[in-house]
Amino acid sequence: MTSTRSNTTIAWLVCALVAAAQFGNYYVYDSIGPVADLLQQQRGFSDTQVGLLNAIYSLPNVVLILVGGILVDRFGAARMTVLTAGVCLLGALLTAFSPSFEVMAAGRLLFGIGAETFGIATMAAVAQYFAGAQVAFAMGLTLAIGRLGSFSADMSPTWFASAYQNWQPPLMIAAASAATAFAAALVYAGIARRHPAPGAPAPSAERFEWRDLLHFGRAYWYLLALCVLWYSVILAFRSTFSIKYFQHVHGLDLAAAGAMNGYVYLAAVFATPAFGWLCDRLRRYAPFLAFGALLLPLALAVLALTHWSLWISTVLIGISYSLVPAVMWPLTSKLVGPERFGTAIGLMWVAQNAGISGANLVAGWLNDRAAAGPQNPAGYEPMMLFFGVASVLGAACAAALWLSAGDKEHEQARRPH
Ligand SMILES: NCCCC[C@H](N)C(=O)NCC(=O)O
Repeated sequence: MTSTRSNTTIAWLVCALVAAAQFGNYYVYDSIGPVADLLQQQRGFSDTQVGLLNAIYSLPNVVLILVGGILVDRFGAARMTVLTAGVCLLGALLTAFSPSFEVMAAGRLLFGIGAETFGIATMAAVAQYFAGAQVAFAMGLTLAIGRLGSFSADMSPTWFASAYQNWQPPLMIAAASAATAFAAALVYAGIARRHPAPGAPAPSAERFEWRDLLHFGRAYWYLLALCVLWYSVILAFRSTFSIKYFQHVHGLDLAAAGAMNGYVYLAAVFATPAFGWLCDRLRRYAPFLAFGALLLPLALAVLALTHWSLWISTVLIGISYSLVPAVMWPLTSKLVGPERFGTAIGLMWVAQNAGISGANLVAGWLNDRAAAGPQNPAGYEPMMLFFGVASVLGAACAAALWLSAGDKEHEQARRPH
């Protein structure tokens, strides 16, 4: 009884530490958007360069995230969390103190190499300490605290207004939050050494088989396509270009634009675990996913084609941003067997990173080509069209997924195909 209680306490302590580390990590990821305008004014960066600072996060993971998953299985969640948090810290420091664009980009590259594998390691940590019970809720909470990190980055022009006179102090604050993440990872690893997770697997000697990738059913591939299209639009738009877009097209100042962007994350802090809980209660996933995916093109259309209040598009994106991740990862576990869940996520993140990277580069290139800026707000139209088309295709994949695997029996089965 006492031992069960102390196991539960340790599990929640690990969850809190992993969530704190996740907070720092997401803060760093989203630290470029708020300084995009300053980087252009003070360092003369083009939109392509700004886009590249986020694209380069995803680029190495087009390959490395599969390797990262294998390393997590091989060396354990705790060791990999510390190692990758250290790499992230190094990357954030390099970006903040860089003398040139190239070194700054190298910092973001390093940060990206660490951060995505860190994401898998932290997911594995939570899964191991909550093996069986409350795992979805604990994962939802961890994701929610990560979103709080993104929200804080967007609010930083308001909270640390004096730091935003220059491009460098905001990036130093980001490096400080990476240091906090590293410290949290170290404490978690210390706890894991003394109190190993009950659900921690023995180091795996099983070989990775490329053939396994072909065994996923059709519904899984629709889910993968949705993952690529939806995350590409939401991250390239919201983490890179939306703050500039709000400033230049909708006339908001930097603090207001950051806050408008940040409310989406704030909503997700509460709504992501709540939607996950709701889907679990109703035991329906695909219809919710289709609904969440549809809201993204609707929000973009409201932004680009109307003069309606920015609150309307913010609420629509907020629901989409809470609903889609809350459903996507549990639904993946319903569509593939547990023995291939890691491979399934790894493959989705490989394609997702390629998509995010490509979307950042294409959007930056479209803006530069059309000379988008405060003097030429119409120059953002090609970027919005690009995001609109990609998000409609994503919604179509979600609808196809609903048709192919969205009936009640399918969704409740462990492995429909
Ligand atoms: N930190 C922002 C990028 C996260 C990408 C990651 N591969 C992912 O999909 N995480 C789940 C999420 O919804 O954030």
